[in-house]
Amino acid sequence: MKLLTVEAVSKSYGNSDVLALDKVDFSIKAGEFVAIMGTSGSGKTTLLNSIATLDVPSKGKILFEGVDVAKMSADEATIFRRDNLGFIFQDYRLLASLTARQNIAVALSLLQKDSKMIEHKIATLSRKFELEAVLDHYPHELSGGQKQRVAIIRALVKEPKLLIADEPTGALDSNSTKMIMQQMAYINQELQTTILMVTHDAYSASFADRVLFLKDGHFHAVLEKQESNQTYQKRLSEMMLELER
Ligand SMILES: Nc1ncnc2c1ncn2[C@@H]1O[C@H](COP(=O)(O)OP(=O)(O)OP(=O)(O)O)[C@@H](O)[C@H]1O
Repeated sequence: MKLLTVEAVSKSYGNSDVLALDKVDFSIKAGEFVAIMGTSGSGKTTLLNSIATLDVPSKGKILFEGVDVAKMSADEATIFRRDNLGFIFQDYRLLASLTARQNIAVALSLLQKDSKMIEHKIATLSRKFELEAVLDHYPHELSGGQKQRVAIIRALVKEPKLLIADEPTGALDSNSTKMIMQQMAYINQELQTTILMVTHDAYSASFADRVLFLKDGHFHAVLEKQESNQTYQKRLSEMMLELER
């Protein structure tokens, strides 16, 4: 079943003739893990923000379970995001004055779920992601990888239909990147969460089933995973070099 269908989406900013997105078409099935790569300025953030209802395309449709989210009012979009989407960002976006546990709980309290259920979910996921020992620490007491794992749990506890990840490993060293990406694979394969991730990093992208390459606002190529992560990563790096030429 198609979870998301992007149909002929174009976007220009202000009076500019330059199209940040130029008739973009693609779809994502429930359960897929899709990555978007592309050079700087190719339109990745604009596309992700349009899908996330944080930006509005100039033309085209963005169908989420058949409903065009590009046509929603601001209030409808807020409810849509709350009920359907989880977000992870490069800079974690944890609230500095709250502990890791409180940061996670905030996401669920907005959904008015009962506190026993919140505690149970936090306990299960933090065990899985090796965060139990630091749940009562504040963000400044955590490593980058730990902060990102807290952000992932915060996004997951509300069981989003689509997890949107904007450069989730962009600020991490290679060990933390490996751990985060293995957890993203677990979230996709075991928890069956659909993931859409923007990344510059071929290693991170090699965990996706399919990588879409944006250039000047349109799709230049699509590479599907058919082999080991390592061989796939090599093909993805070569495609990025081609785009940069
Ligand atoms: N708010 C804005 N106002 C005007 N132009 C914008 C705005 N946001 C993006 N653009 C332009 O739209 C194009 C696509 O930008 P976008 O940020 O989507 O690219 P990107 O692929 O995410 O780049 P990066 O990898 O550097 O984050 C660029 O030409 C950019 O200058």
